[in-house]
Amino acid sequence: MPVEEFVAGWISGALGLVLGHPFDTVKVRLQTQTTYQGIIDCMVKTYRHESLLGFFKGMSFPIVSIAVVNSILFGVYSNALLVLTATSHQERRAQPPSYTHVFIAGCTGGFLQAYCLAPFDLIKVRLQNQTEPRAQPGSPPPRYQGPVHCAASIFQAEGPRGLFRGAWALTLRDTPTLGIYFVTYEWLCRQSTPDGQNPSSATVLVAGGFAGITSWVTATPLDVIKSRMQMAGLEQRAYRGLLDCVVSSVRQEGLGVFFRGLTINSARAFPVNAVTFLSYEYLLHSWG
Ligand SMILES: CN(C)C(=N)NCCC[C@H](N)C(=O)O
Repeated sequence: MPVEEFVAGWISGALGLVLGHPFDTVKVRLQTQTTYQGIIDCMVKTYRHESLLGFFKGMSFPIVSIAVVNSILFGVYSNALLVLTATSHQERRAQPPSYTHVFIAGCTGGFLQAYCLAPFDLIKVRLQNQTEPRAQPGSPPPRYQGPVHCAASIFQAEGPRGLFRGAWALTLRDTPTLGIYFVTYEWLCRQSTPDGQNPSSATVLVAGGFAGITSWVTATPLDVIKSRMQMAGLEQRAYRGLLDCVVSSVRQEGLGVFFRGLTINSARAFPVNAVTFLSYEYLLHSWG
């Protein structure tokens, strides 16, 4: 099993993550808290209350965890294509796989990464939702003092299953949308690249950016549900399951609830995925 795709996926995931984390914090807060009137309001309040550091809350942890999950996504995707088409990454420009194979390989990567991502994503969302300013003398400490403390507290309060809160919604979000992600990327690359040649850096940037936007636009409804289920253990709201979360969110806030965070998700998706794909392709190309 070729491993370079896993390593390239990890490095490129970490680069994209640093670039996208401030957008991600605003998105998570908009999806789970009702105190903000929109993106700008959320940004201004976060800055005033918590300074620039507020946007980077919980980032160190995703770099070593979620970026590793990105390596699972890209590694499984490439190895699934190897199984389906018997072509390596280097051979795929000369013998491009069918879009059906790309979709199946993307869904497989999405399904497996979702399961590994679930506990890490839960901890990220819980830390991002802590709106207290950084520790000041005399002020009460935040509920979670860091990722390890957060994981231990969830484990103590809710048991091991607590760490997988929202995992179903995450799997349903990621399985089809990662199929869409890789199909969009491949399709856009092939549209602007002569047969058999490697896409230019500009093409990779644009195709990666739009792949990110397309997949996140389709993922946003389940992303909202996932984030709410992940916060449900903490808040008064308790859902009996995914469907209950969907129904009660729509009853209370209307269908618009599914589009919460859509703009910020899309704005974040372009630069993050442009950089992710560019660095991924570059690394694999330079390793031969
Ligand atoms: C729609 N979904 C779930 C995705 N496109 N996932 C792939 C993640 C790529 C990048 N790290 C990001 O966070 O956008």
